[in-house]
Amino acid sequence: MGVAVMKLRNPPVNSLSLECLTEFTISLEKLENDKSIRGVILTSECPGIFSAGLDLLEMYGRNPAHYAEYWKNVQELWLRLYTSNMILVSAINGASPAGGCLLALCCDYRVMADNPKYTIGLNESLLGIVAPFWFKDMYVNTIGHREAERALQLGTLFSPAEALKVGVVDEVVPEDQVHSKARSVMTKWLAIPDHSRQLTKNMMRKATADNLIKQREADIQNFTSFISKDSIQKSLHMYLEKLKQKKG
Ligand SMILES: CCCCC/C=C\CCCC/C=C/C(=O)SCCNC(=O)CCNC(=O)[C@H](O)C(C)(C)COP(=O)(O)OP(=O)(O)OC[C@H]1O[C@@H](n2cnc3c(N)ncnc32)[C@H](O)[C@@H]1OP(=O)(O)O
Repeated sequence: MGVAVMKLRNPPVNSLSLECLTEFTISLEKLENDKSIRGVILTSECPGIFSAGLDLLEMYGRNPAHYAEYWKNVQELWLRLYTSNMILVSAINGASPAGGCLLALCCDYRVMADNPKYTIGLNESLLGIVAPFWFKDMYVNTIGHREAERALQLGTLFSPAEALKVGVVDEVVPEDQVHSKARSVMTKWLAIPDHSRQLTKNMMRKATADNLIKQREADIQNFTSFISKDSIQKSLHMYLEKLKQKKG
């Protein structure tokens, strides 16, 4: 039926390393150019994790040129996903913090597994970093200004039930039905003529995407100088240590 399934596979936690981001963007571009493909189901092959978000090791202890290169690729992936002409449905089969949530928010419809261990949200403030304006814009577009304001400040990671209530996801289903539900949602969306759906999607999303396009370079510079600060590097160090200690 012209539907591709993209499975994120970067063990152990599907963090979005530079290599992973680049491969993702290239795969998406190929699908976009394949006229037989009208929809993509985005999911994960890592058990219990949709995506741990941006790779913290790409943002810690590197040089400014690396940060700039990394951020350019984060922007690129976001622009491609958010403005895709294809129907994107996410089958969220695991934890989905920060950049993981961003991937899901880019989709036209989000189905999440009903497992309270899985959480989703933009939790950047908990790491001592700040979600950039275009993450924020997409959050506001999805859940409204008040909910986004609160969730961004608190770095809220929502359980599936909470995510459904606030509108971060569109549907919560038993874990073993995430994929079949995503497929049935896709079937419904495929019934809409592409040209009218695409023009409508473009009308809804263009201003948000253009907001980044017109200041991409400044956004890269902002990110690079922010992430290079000693205080921010210290916060990231502490967060990475906390992740390690959780194990021991
Ligand atoms: C004012 C101007 C502003 C301009 C812009 C400025 C700032 C930039 C903002 C940047 C936006 C950032 C977005 C992000 O996405 S940041 C990443 C946020 N992600 C997280 O907080 C998730 C952290 N990870 C977890 O919570 C858990 O790992 C888990 C995903 C729930 C999975 O848990 P579990 O199965 O128990 O696995 P472990 O915790 O044991 O992790 C396994 C190993 O993976 C490493 N890990 C985890 N997450 C990441 C990550 N995101 N990046 C890199 N590595 C990660 C973890 O440390 C473990 O490594 P180890 O085996 O070597 O110990």
